[in-house]
Amino acid sequence: MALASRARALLPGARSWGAVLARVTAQRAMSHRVVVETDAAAGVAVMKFRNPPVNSLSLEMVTELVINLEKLENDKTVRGLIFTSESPGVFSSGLNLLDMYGRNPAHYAEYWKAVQELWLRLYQCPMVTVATINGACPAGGCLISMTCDYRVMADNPKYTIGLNETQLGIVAPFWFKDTLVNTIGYRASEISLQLGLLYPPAEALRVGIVDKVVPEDQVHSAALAVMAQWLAIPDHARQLTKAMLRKPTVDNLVRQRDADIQQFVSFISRDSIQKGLQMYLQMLKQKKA
Ligand SMILES: CCCCC/C=C/C(=O)SCCNC(=O)CCNC(=O)[C@H](O)C(C)(C)COP(=O)(O)OP(=O)(O)OC[C@H]1O[C@@H](n2cnc3c(N)ncnc32)[C@H](O)[C@@H]1OP(=O)(O)O
Repeated sequence: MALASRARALLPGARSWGAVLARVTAQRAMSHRVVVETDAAAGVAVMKFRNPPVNSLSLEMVTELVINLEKLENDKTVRGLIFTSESPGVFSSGLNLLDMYGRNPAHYAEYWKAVQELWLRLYQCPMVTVATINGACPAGGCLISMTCDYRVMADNPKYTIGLNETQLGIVAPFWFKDTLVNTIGYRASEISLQLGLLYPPAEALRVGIVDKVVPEDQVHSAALAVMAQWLAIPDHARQLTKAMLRKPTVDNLVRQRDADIQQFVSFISRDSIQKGLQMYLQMLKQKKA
């Protein structure tokens, strides 16, 4: 779908992703939640998450991620993209609970469409993508990292990764599940997803949800080394191979995008689910206190 059509689909009346962002942030001061640093000579960009306090994937953050991805895809000098958190400690706390709690159905639909868009773009990204996981990586954060071609995690037992949705009383949608199955296999996914497991680095490596665990101070150099290895493969061959491997999973969502939005809105609007999210948010506050 062309850029303008995609933007219109996300927010009716908007002519481009820029217009989407303008609308999303209209009531707020413009800020950059995503910082992109490009090394043109190496053909590698680093996308740093900067959405304090915990890099939650708010509607604004998701929109900025999509816009920046689109820009990089159009920049033919960039062949590889590394994702990381600007502040070690939290890679991303996942979807923004405040976009899924106490809002109206129109907001839930808008949010879910944006989250779908981000996943579709990441999962089909023609660039080599590497996640440098330098902090906690639950749920939506884990999903973003699993869309990457390779995951390097810092060896810090405080950091965990996984799809923990069931622990919040919510259900990861089928395309989260598909991404997990494609990453760690079916049986491991049955255990992981039902129990909502969050793995510390050594276990994450064992189950295969990350590909490499390195000392924290080496996480970026390790990601660059992996990137160099992947960039040694001719782009066209690697890109077609990636597309071939991922197409069935992508098509599965594309076929039922609207139904998936409706299902999300109806699920998240339930009183019992809203109550559960309220309790989870309270639990996070109490833990802090
Ligand atoms: C059909 C429905 C499908 C939906 C699929 C859902 C996918 C998701 O991604 S749901 C989100 C799941 N995320 C989590 O369960 C992570 C929750 N957060 C944490 O576990 C921790 O915050 C942490 C490990 C990521 C970081 O810990 P720490 O550094 O100690 O920070 P705090 O816990 O004190 O949090 C600071 C601040 O941020 C708020 N917050 C945390 N996570 C989120 C979030 N995902 N969305 C929105 N807000 C979040 C937390 O409540 C604190 O707020 P204040 O108390 O107001 O400062």
